Amino acid sequence: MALSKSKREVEEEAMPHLTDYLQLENLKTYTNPLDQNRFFHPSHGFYVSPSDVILRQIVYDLSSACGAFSDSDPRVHVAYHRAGPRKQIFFEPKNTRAAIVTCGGLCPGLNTVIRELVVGLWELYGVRQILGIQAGYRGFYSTTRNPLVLNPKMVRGWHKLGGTVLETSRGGFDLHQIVDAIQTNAFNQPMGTLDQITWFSYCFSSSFGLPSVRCDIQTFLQSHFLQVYIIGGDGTMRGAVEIFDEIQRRKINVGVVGIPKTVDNDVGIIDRSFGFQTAVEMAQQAISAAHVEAESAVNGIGLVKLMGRSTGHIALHATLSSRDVDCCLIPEMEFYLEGKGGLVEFLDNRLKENGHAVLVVAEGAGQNMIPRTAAQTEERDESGNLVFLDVGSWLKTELKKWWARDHPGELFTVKYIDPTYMIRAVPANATDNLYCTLLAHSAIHGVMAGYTGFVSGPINGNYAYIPLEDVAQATNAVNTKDHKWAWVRTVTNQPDFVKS
Ligand SMILES: Nc1ncnc2c1ncn2[C@@H]1O[C@H](COP(=O)(O)OP(=O)(O)O)[C@@H](O)[C@H]1O
Ligand SMILES: O=P(O)(O)OC[C@H]1O[C@](O)(COP(=O)(O)O)[C@@H](O)[C@@H]1O
Ligand SMILES: [Mg+2]
Repeated sequence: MALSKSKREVEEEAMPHLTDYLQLENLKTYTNPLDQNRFFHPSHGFYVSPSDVILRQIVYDLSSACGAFSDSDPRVHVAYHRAGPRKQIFFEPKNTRAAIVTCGGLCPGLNTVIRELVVGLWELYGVRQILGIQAGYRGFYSTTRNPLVLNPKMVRGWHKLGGTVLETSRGGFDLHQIVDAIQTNAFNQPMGTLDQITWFSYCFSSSFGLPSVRCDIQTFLQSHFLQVYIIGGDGTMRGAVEIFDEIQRRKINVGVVGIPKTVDNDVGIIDRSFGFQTAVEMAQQAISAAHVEAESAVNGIGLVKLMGRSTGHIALHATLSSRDVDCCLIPEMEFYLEGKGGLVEFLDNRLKENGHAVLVVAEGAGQNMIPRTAAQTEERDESGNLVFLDVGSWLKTELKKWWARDHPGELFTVKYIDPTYMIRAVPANATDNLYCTLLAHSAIHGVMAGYTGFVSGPINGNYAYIPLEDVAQATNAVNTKDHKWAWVRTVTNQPDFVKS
């Protein structure tokens, strides 16, 4: 569905669509049921058209011939399709089955996204077959984890819960077993049993005043439109690309959408991930406690380790919002301990000036400085992510060694706080809950419109559809050359750790 370049030299990223690989004569379109929805009364401008786009970049240097426009053509602004309801849809709601899965680590707001997918599919479009795939990618083909049949009643209070009711896992990505399950629409459960449960559940619900659907089990069993909602981080999105490629290769009528989840905020292109702000808020509580401990001791250091496997966004944002931090260490920036301009010299001066100091370190920082055994060098989790050593414990030991060596007999304490899972195992705050709702509804509108192999996410404050492949390839490291990092350094006055 790629559109040609317009006169204004705005070129939107080509968005994969079902019509790219399925014959048009096999694809029926339907009028969006929102047309008949008594809450909407669609008026002019309600439906989004394929020519509505969101610019990827909104900061330009008008005096520059090129600026930083598209890589291939410097005169072109890169744009993405704007998210929102389309007038025509490619799925007949009564014959549509949706599957929702959560993969990877936890993130505040997962349950809100699931809830809003269920409520949105059910209330906006009248989809009655909604399945929760359990325990991550492996749940598609697991013989022990049957899908949950979801409906609005079931998910009502889920936005108030941390974690994911569907459960999640790392590893277990078996492309062919997953796509086989999607293709047969069975998810390793005897179709008859599953369909009867779902059928009874929707007949039951419809008798309680929910939008009525025809309780005809034969129609129900003919269900062959499938939508797969994959909620996960960078690893999950790489898996989703493979699933989408295989679905295209098999030419099956399945819409695939990724909903980016990452407490580390390490997914590129989108403004930020849901749950990130909640995690930063929780991280600040740990920093406050470290500050109190450090201030109340003689030569006290409060040391906080925060999540951030390869990116230091949580540490950076918590530092900026807390203002109690003397030094913030992130994976994107090398640092060293001893010598001129090193961490030890800096902390020595801070203790002399203020009597205490607060140090925040992202878990991925300084990993190359921590001694490790050969086995530790190789250790990976089920998804293949490198397992990190505890930079906080290592720093604590090194700081104690330094003090005993340079200030023997003087009082000194390091209070190490590692909130680990506490920052991500909480329910989403209000801002994140709102974000999750808009994200889920954007995803539904896009899939219904026939887009597939895409991610829904905010770009410059507007919701857009981005090809899955672009998101899977993009990273979001902290740019230590930009203004935000410079701001951290002005707040903390910490060294740049560049050896002269
Ligand atoms: N390159 C990849 N190709 C296919 N699947 C992947 C890839 N990387 C990770 N996965 C799968 O995605 C899921 C989540 O990945 P993980 O890295 O643990 O979390 P996250 O998605 O949060 O980054 C796991 O089931 C994992 O097996
Ligand atoms: O949940 P686990 O397996 O203990 O992994 C912890 C990791 O998960 C994270 O919280 C999030 O990572 P993902 O987004 O890749 O799932 C990292 O910050 C942390 O390193
Ligand atoms: Mg990840």
